[in-house]
Amino acid sequence: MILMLLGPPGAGKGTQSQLISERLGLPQLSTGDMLRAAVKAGSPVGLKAKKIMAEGGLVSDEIVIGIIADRISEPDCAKGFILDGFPRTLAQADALDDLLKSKGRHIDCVIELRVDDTKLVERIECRARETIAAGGTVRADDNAEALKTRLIAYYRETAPLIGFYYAHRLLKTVDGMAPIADVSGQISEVLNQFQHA
Ligand SMILES: Nc1ncnc2c1ncn2[C@@H]1O[C@H](COP(=O)(O)OP(=O)(O)O)[C@@H](O)[C@H]1O
Repeated sequence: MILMLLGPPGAGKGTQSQLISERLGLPQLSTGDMLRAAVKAGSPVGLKAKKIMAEGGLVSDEIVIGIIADRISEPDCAKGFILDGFPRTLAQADALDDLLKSKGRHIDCVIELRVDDTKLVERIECRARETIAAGGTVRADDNAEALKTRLIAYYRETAPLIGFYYAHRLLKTVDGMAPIADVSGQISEVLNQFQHA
């Protein structure tokens, strides 16, 4: 099964993808995590992505499409996978369709986490405070300025994907404002209906 989580920064895509990954035994493919690992490793991709990410902008389609194309060819993706943070632009969505088509595969379900815009900044600031309290390192892009850029990038580039996947009859919307366990329960319901359909 090929699943996708869609929603703005701070919507809980990472948290929910991880839970689905554990439940279904499918790998979670987070382009954000992969890019952060590339930055940390100082690879050529990481060097290109570092500044853009810290400022909250989008890394080029070419780079992320390349990363995903390589990743979904790995053996652990044979049974399916969960996309978290990809695609983020219509060009990425088209490239994904082409990639999957060339392998005779298709997206099964796109889950939109709908959240109240005014809560997003609050959530991300809270995440930063909790990380500091736990002695961790705050993400370079979890600051007010970068967050503004991330939200603008989301509404300009990524939000149109909601209409795109709705038109493809793949979209299921869940309430991302509920507590983590409730959101997870709603997603399970969607996936159950889906598996029994
Ligand atoms: N598909 C993508 N296309 C372009 N840039 C991406 C993509 N995925 C991740 N990035 C880069 O990584 C950053 C962090 O992504 P992510 O961890 O998914 O965070 P969040 O969902 O909280 O914004 C993005 O702001 C962007 O710079």
